[in-house]
Amino acid sequence: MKQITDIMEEKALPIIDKIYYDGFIQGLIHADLSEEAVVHYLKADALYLANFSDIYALLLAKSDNKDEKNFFLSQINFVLNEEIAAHKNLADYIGRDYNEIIKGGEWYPSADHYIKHMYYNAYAFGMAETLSGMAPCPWIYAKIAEKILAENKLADDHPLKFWVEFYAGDLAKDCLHWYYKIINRLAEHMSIADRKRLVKNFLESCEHERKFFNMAYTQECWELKE
Ligand SMILES: Cc1ncc(CO)c(N)n1
Repeated sequence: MKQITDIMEEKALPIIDKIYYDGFIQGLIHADLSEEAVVHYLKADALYLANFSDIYALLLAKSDNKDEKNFFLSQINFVLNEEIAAHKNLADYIGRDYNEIIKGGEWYPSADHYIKHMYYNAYAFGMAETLSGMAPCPWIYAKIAEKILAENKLADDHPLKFWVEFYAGDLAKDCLHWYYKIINRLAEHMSIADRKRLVKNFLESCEHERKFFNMAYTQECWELKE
Protein backbone atom coordinates (compact mmCIF):
# COMPACT_ATOMS: atom_id res chain seq x y z
CA MET A 1 0.00 0.00 0.00
CA LYS A 2 1.11 3.52 -0.78
CA GLN A 3 2.40 5.44 2.21
CA ILE A 4 1.26 9.00 2.74
CA THR A 5 4.82 10.22 2.13
CA ASP A 6 4.83 8.51 -1.32
CA ILE A 7 1.70 10.48 -2.18
CA MET A 8 3.35 13.72 -1.01
CA GLU A 9 6.43 13.21 -3.18
CA GLU A 10 4.38 12.14 -6.20
CA LYS A 11 2.15 15.20 -6.07
CA ALA A 12 5.10 17.55 -5.54
CA LEU A 13 7.32 16.20 -8.29
CA PRO A 14 6.32 18.75 -11.00
CA ILE A 15 7.81 21.59 -8.95
CA ILE A 16 11.34 20.17 -9.19
CA ASP A 17 11.71 21.08 -12.88
CA LYS A 18 10.19 24.48 -12.25
CA ILE A 19 12.70 25.30 -9.51
CA TYR A 20 15.50 23.88 -11.65
CA TYR A 21 14.67 26.20 -14.56
CA ASP A 22 14.05 29.30 -12.39
CA GLY A 23 16.74 31.98 -12.34
CA PHE A 24 18.44 31.11 -9.06
CA ILE A 25 19.34 27.50 -9.86
CA GLN A 26 20.19 28.32 -13.47
CA GLY A 27 22.49 31.08 -12.19
CA LEU A 28 24.05 28.61 -9.79
CA ILE A 29 24.63 26.04 -12.56
CA HIS A 30 26.17 28.60 -14.89
CA ALA A 31 28.05 30.33 -12.09
CA ASP A 32 26.62 33.70 -13.07
CA LEU A 33 24.33 34.21 -10.10
CA SER A 34 24.54 37.86 -9.01
CA GLU A 35 26.18 38.96 -5.78
CA GLU A 36 22.88 40.60 -4.74
CA ALA A 37 20.98 37.31 -5.10
CA VAL A 38 23.59 35.40 -3.09
CA VAL A 39 23.64 38.01 -0.33
CA HIS A 40 19.85 38.05 -0.09
CA TYR A 41 19.72 34.27 -0.01
CA LEU A 42 22.35 33.99 2.70
CA LYS A 43 20.79 36.68 4.89
CA ALA A 44 17.42 34.96 4.68
CA ASP A 45 18.68 31.42 4.91
CA ALA A 46 20.82 32.00 8.01
CA LEU A 47 17.61 33.00 9.79
CA TYR A 48 15.57 30.25 8.17
CA LEU A 49 18.02 27.62 9.41
CA ALA A 50 18.27 29.14 12.89
CA ASN A 51 14.50 28.81 13.16
CA PHE A 52 14.51 25.36 11.59
CA SER A 53 16.81 24.14 14.34
CA ASP A 54 14.60 25.78 16.98
CA ILE A 55 11.62 23.93 15.53
CA TYR A 56 13.56 20.67 15.84
CA ALA A 57 13.98 21.55 19.50
CA LEU A 58 10.19 21.90 19.83
CA LEU A 59 9.78 18.46 18.23
CA LEU A 60 12.42 16.98 20.48
CA ALA A 61 10.33 18.10 23.43
CA LYS A 62 7.16 16.60 21.92
CA SER A 63 8.75 13.18 21.32
CA ASP A 64 8.71 10.45 23.94
CA ASN A 65 11.09 8.16 22.07
CA LYS A 66 14.82 8.26 22.82
CA ASP A 67 15.93 7.30 19.28
CA GLU A 68 13.74 10.04 17.84
CA LYS A 69 15.09 12.55 20.35
CA ASN A 70 18.61 11.61 19.31
CA PHE A 71 17.66 12.08 15.67
CA PHE A 72 16.37 15.59 16.42
CA LEU A 73 19.52 16.29 18.41
CA SER A 74 21.74 15.28 15.50
CA GLN A 75 19.68 17.43 13.15
CA ILE A 76 19.91 20.44 15.45
CA ASN A 77 23.69 20.02 15.33
CA PHE A 78 23.69 19.58 11.56
CA VAL A 79 21.60 22.66 10.84
CA LEU A 80 23.29 24.82 13.46
CA ASN A 81 26.92 23.84 12.85
CA GLU A 82 27.45 21.86 9.67
CA GLU A 83 25.21 23.26 6.97
CA ILE A 84 27.21 26.48 7.26
CA ALA A 85 29.79 24.84 4.96
CA ALA A 86 27.36 25.15 2.04
CA HIS A 87 26.71 28.79 2.94
CA LYS A 88 30.43 29.53 3.11
CA ASN A 89 30.79 28.13 -0.42
CA LEU A 90 28.29 30.77 -1.62
CA ALA A 91 30.09 33.52 0.33
CA ASP A 92 33.45 32.47 -1.20
CA TYR A 93 31.88 32.53 -4.65
CA ILE A 94 31.19 36.26 -4.25
CA GLY A 95 34.48 36.80 -2.40
CA ARG A 96 32.91 38.03 0.81
CA ASP A 97 33.00 37.10 4.47
CA TYR A 98 30.00 34.98 5.48
CA ASN A 99 29.52 36.49 8.94
CA GLU A 100 29.67 40.02 7.52
CA ILE A 101 27.03 39.12 4.93
CA ILE A 102 24.47 37.69 7.33
CA LYS A 103 24.53 40.67 9.69
CA GLY A 104 21.22 42.48 9.56
CA GLY A 105 19.19 39.81 7.79
CA GLU A 106 15.42 39.84 8.01
CA TRP A 107 12.51 37.49 7.48
CA TYR A 108 11.82 38.80 3.96
CA PRO A 109 8.18 38.22 2.93
CA SER A 110 8.48 34.79 1.29
CA ALA A 111 10.87 33.47 3.95
CA ASP A 112 8.55 34.90 6.60
CA HIS A 113 5.58 32.99 5.21
CA TYR A 114 7.56 29.75 5.04
CA ILE A 115 8.99 30.00 8.56
CA LYS A 116 5.56 30.80 10.01
CA HIS A 117 4.00 27.86 8.19
CA MET A 118 6.36 25.56 10.10
CA TYR A 119 5.87 27.29 13.46
CA TYR A 120 2.10 27.31 13.07
CA ASN A 121 2.09 23.56 12.65
CA ALA A 122 4.48 23.04 15.56
CA TYR A 123 2.26 25.09 17.89
CA ALA A 124 -1.21 24.25 16.59
CA PHE A 125 -0.68 20.59 15.68
CA GLY A 126 1.79 17.79 16.28
CA MET A 127 4.93 16.14 15.07
CA ALA A 128 3.52 14.68 11.83
CA GLU A 129 2.02 18.00 10.71
CA THR A 130 5.22 19.87 11.49
CA LEU A 131 7.54 17.34 9.85
CA SER A 132 5.33 17.34 6.76
CA GLY A 133 5.95 21.07 6.47
CA MET A 134 9.70 20.63 7.11
CA ALA A 135 10.38 17.65 4.82
CA PRO A 136 10.58 19.70 1.59
CA CYS A 137 13.66 21.40 3.04
CA PRO A 138 15.91 18.33 2.69
CA TRP A 139 13.82 16.79 -0.11
CA ILE A 140 13.80 19.69 -2.58
CA TYR A 141 17.51 20.45 -2.14
CA ALA A 142 18.46 16.81 -2.68
CA LYS A 143 16.27 16.52 -5.78
CA ILE A 144 17.56 19.75 -7.28
CA ALA A 145 21.21 18.93 -6.52
CA GLU A 146 20.84 15.43 -8.01
CA LYS A 147 19.26 16.88 -11.14
CA ILE A 148 22.07 19.42 -11.49
CA LEU A 149 24.66 16.64 -11.31
CA ALA A 150 22.70 14.38 -13.67
CA GLU A 151 22.25 17.03 -16.35
CA ASN A 152 25.50 18.98 -16.18
CA LYS A 153 29.15 18.14 -16.11
CA LEU A 154 30.34 20.61 -13.51
CA ALA A 155 34.04 21.35 -13.98
CA ASP A 156 36.32 20.52 -11.07
CA ASP A 157 36.92 24.22 -10.56
CA HIS A 158 33.23 25.16 -10.78
CA PRO A 159 32.90 27.66 -7.90
CA LEU A 160 29.61 26.19 -6.62
CA LYS A 161 30.33 22.49 -7.12
CA PHE A 162 30.78 22.08 -3.37
CA TRP A 163 27.25 23.44 -2.75
CA VAL A 164 25.75 21.02 -5.24
CA GLU A 165 27.62 17.99 -3.92
CA PHE A 166 26.86 18.95 -0.33
CA TYR A 167 23.12 18.69 -0.96
CA ALA A 168 23.26 15.78 -3.40
CA GLY A 169 24.82 13.42 -0.87
CA ASP A 170 23.17 10.82 1.35
CA LEU A 171 22.50 13.27 4.17
CA ALA A 172 19.01 14.13 2.99
CA LYS A 173 18.07 10.49 2.41
CA ASP A 174 19.07 9.51 5.95
CA CYS A 175 17.19 12.46 7.33
CA LEU A 176 14.05 11.85 5.26
CA HIS A 177 14.05 8.20 6.28
CA TRP A 178 13.44 9.36 9.85
CA TYR A 179 10.90 12.03 8.89
CA TYR A 180 8.90 9.58 6.81
CA LYS A 181 8.97 6.84 9.43
CA ILE A 182 7.47 9.22 11.98
CA ILE A 183 4.93 10.79 9.59
CA ASN A 184 3.70 7.42 8.26
CA ARG A 185 3.42 5.95 11.74
CA LEU A 186 1.34 8.85 13.05
CA ALA A 187 -0.73 9.08 9.84
CA GLU A 188 -1.98 5.52 10.31
CA HIS A 189 -4.26 6.64 13.12
CA MET A 190 -5.49 9.83 11.50
CA SER A 191 -8.78 10.72 9.87
CA ILE A 192 -8.85 11.36 6.13
CA ALA A 193 -9.09 15.11 6.75
CA ASP A 194 -6.05 15.06 9.03
CA ARG A 195 -4.05 13.01 6.52
CA LYS A 196 -4.97 15.54 3.85
CA ARG A 197 -3.51 18.26 6.02
CA LEU A 198 -0.17 16.42 6.03
CA VAL A 199 -0.09 16.30 2.23
CA LYS A 200 -1.12 19.95 1.98
CA ASN A 201 1.60 20.98 4.42
CA PHE A 202 4.22 19.21 2.33
CA LEU A 203 2.97 20.70 -0.94
CA GLU A 204 2.77 24.21 0.50
CA SER A 205 6.35 23.97 1.71
CA CYS A 206 7.48 22.84 -1.74
CA GLU A 207 5.95 26.04 -3.09
CA HIS A 208 7.64 27.98 -0.29
CA GLU A 209 10.98 26.49 -1.38
CA ARG A 210 10.43 27.79 -4.90
CA LYS A 211 9.40 31.21 -3.66
CA PHE A 212 12.42 31.35 -1.36
CA PHE A 213 14.85 31.01 -4.28
CA ASN A 214 12.84 33.52 -6.34
CA MET A 215 12.77 35.88 -3.35
CA ALA A 216 16.57 35.89 -3.33
CA TYR A 217 16.79 36.13 -7.10
CA THR A 218 14.62 39.27 -7.13
CA GLN A 219 15.75 40.54 -3.69
CA GLU A 220 12.18 40.66 -2.47
CA CYS A 221 11.75 43.03 0.48
CA TRP A 222 9.03 44.50 2.64
CA GLU A 223 7.71 47.65 1.03
CA LEU A 224 7.23 49.74 4.15
CA LYS A 225 10.04 50.47 6.60
CA GLU A 226 9.97 51.32 10.32
C1 LIG B 1 14.97 27.59 2.51
C2 LIG B 1 15.84 26.38 2.59
N1 LIG B 1 15.35 25.20 2.28
C3 LIG B 1 16.11 24.10 2.36
C4 LIG B 1 17.42 24.17 2.77
C5 LIG B 1 18.28 22.93 2.82
O1 LIG B 1 18.61 22.64 4.10
C6 LIG B 1 17.92 25.45 3.11
N2 LIG B 1 19.20 25.60 3.52
N3 LIG B 1 17.11 26.52 3.01
